Amino acid sequence: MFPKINPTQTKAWKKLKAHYLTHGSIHMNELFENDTNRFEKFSFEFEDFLFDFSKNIITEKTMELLMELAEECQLSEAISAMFNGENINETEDRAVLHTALRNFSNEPVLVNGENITPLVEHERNRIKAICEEIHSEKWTGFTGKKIKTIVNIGVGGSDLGAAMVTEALQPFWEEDMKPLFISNIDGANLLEALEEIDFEETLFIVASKTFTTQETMTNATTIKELFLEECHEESFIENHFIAITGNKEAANKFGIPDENIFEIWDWVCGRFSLWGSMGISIALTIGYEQFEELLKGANAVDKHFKNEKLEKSIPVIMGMLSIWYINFFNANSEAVLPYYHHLSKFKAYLQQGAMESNGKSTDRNGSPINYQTGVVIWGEVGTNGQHSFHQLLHQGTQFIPCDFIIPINSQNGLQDHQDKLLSNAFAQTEALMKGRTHSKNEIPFKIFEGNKPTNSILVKELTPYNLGSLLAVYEHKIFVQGIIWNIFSFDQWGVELGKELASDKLVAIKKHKQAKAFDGSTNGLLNKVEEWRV
Ligand SMILES: O=P(O)(O)OC[C@H]1O[C@H](O)[C@H](O)[C@@H](O)[C@@H]1O
Repeated sequence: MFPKINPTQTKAWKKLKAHYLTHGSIHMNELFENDTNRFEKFSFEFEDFLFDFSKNIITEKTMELLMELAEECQLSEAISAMFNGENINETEDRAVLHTALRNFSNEPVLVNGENITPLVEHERNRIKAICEEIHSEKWTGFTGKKIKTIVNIGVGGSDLGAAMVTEALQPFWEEDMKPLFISNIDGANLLEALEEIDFEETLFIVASKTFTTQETMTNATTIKELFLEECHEESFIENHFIAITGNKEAANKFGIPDENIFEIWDWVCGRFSLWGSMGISIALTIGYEQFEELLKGANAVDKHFKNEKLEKSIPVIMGMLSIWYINFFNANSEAVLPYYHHLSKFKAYLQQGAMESNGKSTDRNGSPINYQTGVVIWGEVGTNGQHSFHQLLHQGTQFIPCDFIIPINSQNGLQDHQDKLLSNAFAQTEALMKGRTHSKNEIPFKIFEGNKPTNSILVKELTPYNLGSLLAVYEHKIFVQGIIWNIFSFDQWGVELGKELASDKLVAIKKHKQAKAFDGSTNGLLNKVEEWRV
């Protein structure tokens, strides 16, 4: 295992601190004026992508020092350890191998001595088979009707990835196939979905790695009861319910037979799991071939991340730029701004990926951390954000690095709209960088300081393959940050306390008695429930 290094104790960190003092306030306008090759120097092409990092407050020296920091923190060793299946998720004693789910070579990948490649292939073939059966109508609903609606019942990592990808790839949907997602314990989510479905034509996917998550089990149980009320026959469950889980026993107990259970292994972290059986709703929606394209696009980035030199690796550059701003400029958030309508769920997906992974304040040695780690991720699609929060990006007092994700070609055929969309994206990055200085007649309120960093990620078209690549870049960026910050990115102990504390609140709510056992505020709130509920 690679060493656990406090980044602030490295030589590079100290050098970066000094470098920030001399270079942190250089205006990008000046950097561009002084270097006509700046765009060429700081932009990278990768397959159908162009990553333009030139609108960042960096010089070649900055990048050199950031890479020095990556080396001192043994990032290369950490990357190898992940791909080699070492138990880098130490607090749960697990390997982290979502990359194995999208590996199409027959190379063995060992987890505690066991080659997992055949397992992955076997499960992938099962995904292919269920897609074929459903699309060819060999698998039908209990009255013989074609399955046309896929309802994924899951939450967190068992929801967000698949929900985001199916939405992003809407132009690639199979004819007659509609995905729906039920995640929230709020009954409104379930009822809204029910309005859109016909039980005879619906496949329910109970997606839960643990098969114990309260939201998912409650939603799945309610749906099962309603389904049985409709068809009056337990044996029909096998036509309409499948499970994705690592807890087969619990899925069996729920009533789902073995052949309808798809596996997720403990070496796949939930929030990075859409590439395996957690992606069944994706495969059913866009077809298995296109699902494989998604995986192959991600795999291309995996190879790049594994083999490329640090200074040329896109995820490493993105991760290190983010460290530069978070730890030296004290940025508290990052905005992700896809100029693509169907990427509206991208921020929610990335919020879990980044904030659940890197929202940590204990380092890998178990010591409290005295430097900043994960930040708030937020954003909006298209030009919508421009008319709401971009004011704050341009003239507010917060320093917020932004990623602009810009597919050049749309699938919607409305070229005039697309041209305007693109021009807006480029104008925003330009304005954020350039700002507008004070001229004689200008009132001070119109001054834009500029010098706001942006990454522009251009992609020819958002195909399944390219989406796979984009997501893998962000996944690995999160990994890079976790290594530099010396934290465990693949556990999530912070979500447990709330779950535990919810159980006795539930008992109190259901008892209809005066609450006395909690703190004054919680007692007061619970008692208001009793008083107000109808
Ligand atoms: O897949 P499940 O076991 O149902 O877990 C669903 C989600 O719930 C947990 O609370 C975690 O915060 C997430 O990382 C996880 O993805």
